[in-house]
Amino acid sequence: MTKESEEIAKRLAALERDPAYRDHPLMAELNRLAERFYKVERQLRKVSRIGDLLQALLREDNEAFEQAALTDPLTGLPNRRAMQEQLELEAARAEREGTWLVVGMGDVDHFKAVNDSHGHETGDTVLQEVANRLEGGLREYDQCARWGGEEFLVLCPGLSAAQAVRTMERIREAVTGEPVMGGTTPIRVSISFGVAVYQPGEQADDLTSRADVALYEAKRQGRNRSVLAGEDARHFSRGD
Ligand SMILES: Nc1nc2c(ncn2[C@@H]2O[C@H](COP(=O)(O)OP(=O)(O)OP(=O)(O)O)[C@@H](O)[C@H]2O)c(=O)[nH]1
Repeated sequence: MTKESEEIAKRLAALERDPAYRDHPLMAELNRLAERFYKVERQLRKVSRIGDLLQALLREDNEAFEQAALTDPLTGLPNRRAMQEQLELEAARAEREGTWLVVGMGDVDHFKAVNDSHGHETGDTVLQEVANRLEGGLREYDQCARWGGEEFLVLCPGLSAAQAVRTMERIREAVTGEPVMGGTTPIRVSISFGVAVYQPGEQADDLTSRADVALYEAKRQGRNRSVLAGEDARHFSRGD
């Protein structure tokens, strides 16, 4: 019962006890009106509970929708949009706290040939397996996203240039190690990485652009390798 209903019931009870009103002809009408008020109030409470339920369902739907908007449907990895947000956060943190931050831009080698020889569906299976292997080879606080078609971006906070190259080599070997099974056909897959270490004052886009240039260099040098961006390689050779 609401406060209003309790108040009405209390006042009606007081009238019933009062000999001046107890037998008044309007008492029965007052009681009927009070009953109707209680009923309408109960119905309103039901409607409000349904409203709460609908609101909770809508919230769940929105969360699922937002999650889907940040996830690549093929591999289940975060998509480019999600990674871009993460990159900006991590670049800001690296700038603020002076910590290391590494980006690895990976691109599956000769992937067009996989599609051409085994079909697009098998190509999809290969991308899913590459995603699993990349993710499986990373630390808990590293992140891997599908950046585009056959491109993956790996984000490793707290790694130096030397550690970055070791990490990219480890996950590159995880991709290259065993052939991927496309149905019953084993398919050899390799991946090239361009690696860039965050430099003070850089924007997230500068970092990915430098990783992209290093990736191009890895392809140029023959693929299936990790190449550190030029500027970072100088730090690397000094033994950072
Ligand atoms: N199966 C499949 N193929 C995709 C997907 N996204 C992009 N591709 C294919 O990936 C191929 C990329 O080919 P290219 O950019 O020529 O590069 P590449 O053959 O990997 O050669 P390099 O990068 O130079 O080693 C294209 O044939 C695209 O159609 C996808 O989601 N599924």
